[in-house]
Amino acid sequence: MPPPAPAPSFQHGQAPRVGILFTNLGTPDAATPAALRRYLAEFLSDSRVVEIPRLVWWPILHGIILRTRPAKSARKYASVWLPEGSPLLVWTQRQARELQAELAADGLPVIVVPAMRYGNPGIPAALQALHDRGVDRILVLPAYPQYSGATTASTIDKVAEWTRRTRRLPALRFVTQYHDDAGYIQALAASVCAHWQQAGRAPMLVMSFHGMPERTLHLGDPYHCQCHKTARLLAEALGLSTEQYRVTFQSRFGKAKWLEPATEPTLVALAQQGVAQVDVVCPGFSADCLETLEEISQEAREAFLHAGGQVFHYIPCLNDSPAHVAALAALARRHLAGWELDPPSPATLAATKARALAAGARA
Ligand SMILES: C=CC1=C(C)c2cc3[nH]c(cc4nc(cc5[nH]c(cc1n2)c(C)c5CCC(=O)O)C(CCC(=O)O)=C4C)c(C)c3C=C
Ligand SMILES: [Fe+2]
Ligand SMILES: [Fe+2]
Repeated sequence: MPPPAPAPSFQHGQAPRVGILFTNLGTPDAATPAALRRYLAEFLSDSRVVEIPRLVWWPILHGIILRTRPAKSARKYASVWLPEGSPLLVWTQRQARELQAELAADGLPVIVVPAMRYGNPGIPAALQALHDRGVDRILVLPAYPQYSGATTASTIDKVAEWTRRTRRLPALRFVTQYHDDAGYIQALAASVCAHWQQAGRAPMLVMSFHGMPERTLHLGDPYHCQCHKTARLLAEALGLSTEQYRVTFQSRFGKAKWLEPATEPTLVALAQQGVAQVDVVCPGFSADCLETLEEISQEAREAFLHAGGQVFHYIPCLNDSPAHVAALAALARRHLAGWELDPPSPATLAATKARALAAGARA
C-alpha cells in the first residue's frame, strides 16, 4: 500500500481556507430509465425520505416502484432536460459559482462547491475536494429554505458519513433553514412583482410547496409551519389579502395522506369556481427542476386550463437572479461570522471600492 498522503498544511495568506458546501436534492445523470433507476434507488432507500419499516418498504421499492417508475420519470425529465444537463444541477452549479463571486467581490475569499444529496456530484466527494485544497472551515448550506427531516437532516446525515471516515476534520457549521430570512423573502417578492409588471397580474397567486406525508407534521417536523410562514411573509411583502393567495402542496408520492391542500386539485377547483387567471410560484424550490418545470408548468397548467381556466402563468424559481445570490451571500456571511477569514488582498479591496463607486454613479 502506498503511504498515506501528507495532511494538507495551512499557511496564512494562502488560498481560501473557508469553504461552502452548497447542496440541493439531486438528480439523475441522464434522462434515461437506467439513470433514473440508479437515482430513484438511492433517493427512495433513504429512511429520512421514506419512513416506512424496511421489511415493508423494500419489496414495494424493488418489486414495483423501481420496475415501473424509471421509464415514466425518464420521459418527464426528457421534457425539461437542458443541453448542459438536468435543470436542477445546472442551476445549482451556476448559483455556487455566482455565490463565490459575490462573496469574493465583498472581500470574502471562500471556495463554494456545489453538491447533490443523491447522484452526482456527491457530498462526500465535494467535501473531500475541499479538504484536499486545505480548507479547514466548512459551512454546509443546503438550498432548502424550509427545514424538513427528508431534506435538510438527510443532507447532514450524508455529511456525517464523510466525517465518520475522515481523520482530521474541518470545523463545520450548518444552515438548517432560512424560510423567514428577509433577503430571501424580498427576492421572492421582487420576482413576483417583476412578473406582474411584465405579464400582468392575476387575481389569485398560488404558492405551491413540495409535499410531505402529513404524519411528519404530527411527529414534529417544522416543514409545514415554515412553508406557511414563508407564504405569509411573501403575501405581506406583496400586500396580498388572504383571499388573494393560496398555499398548496405538490408532488404527492405513495398511498399515505400528504399535506393538504394539494396543488393540482386546488387549481382545478379554482377554475371551476370561475377564477380564470392564476399566477403560480414555488417559493420552496430555490431552483427550477422537474417538480416545477414539468409538474407545475406543464401538468398543473394543463389541468387548470382543462377545468375551464383561461390564463396560467408560472413564475420561475429564484435560480441565479442577482437578488437571490445576494440573499444567499448575506445568509452565508452571517453564518461565517466569527470565523476569521484571510484579510482581503489589496486587489480585492480595490475591486470592491471600484464596484461601490460604480454603483454610486448608477444610483
Ligand atoms: C417519499 C417521497 C418523497 C418525499 C418525502 C420528498 C420530499 C421532498 N422533495 C423535495 C424536493 C424535490 N423532490 C424532487 C423530486 C422527487 N421527489 C420525490 C419523492 C419525495 N420527495 C420523487 C420520487 C422525485 C423524483 C421525480 C420523480 O420520479 O417523479 C425534486 C426534483 C429533482 C430533479 O431532479 O429535478 C426536488 C427539488 C423537497 C423540498 C422535499 C421535502 C420537503
Ligand atoms: Fe421530492
Ligand atoms: Fe413530481
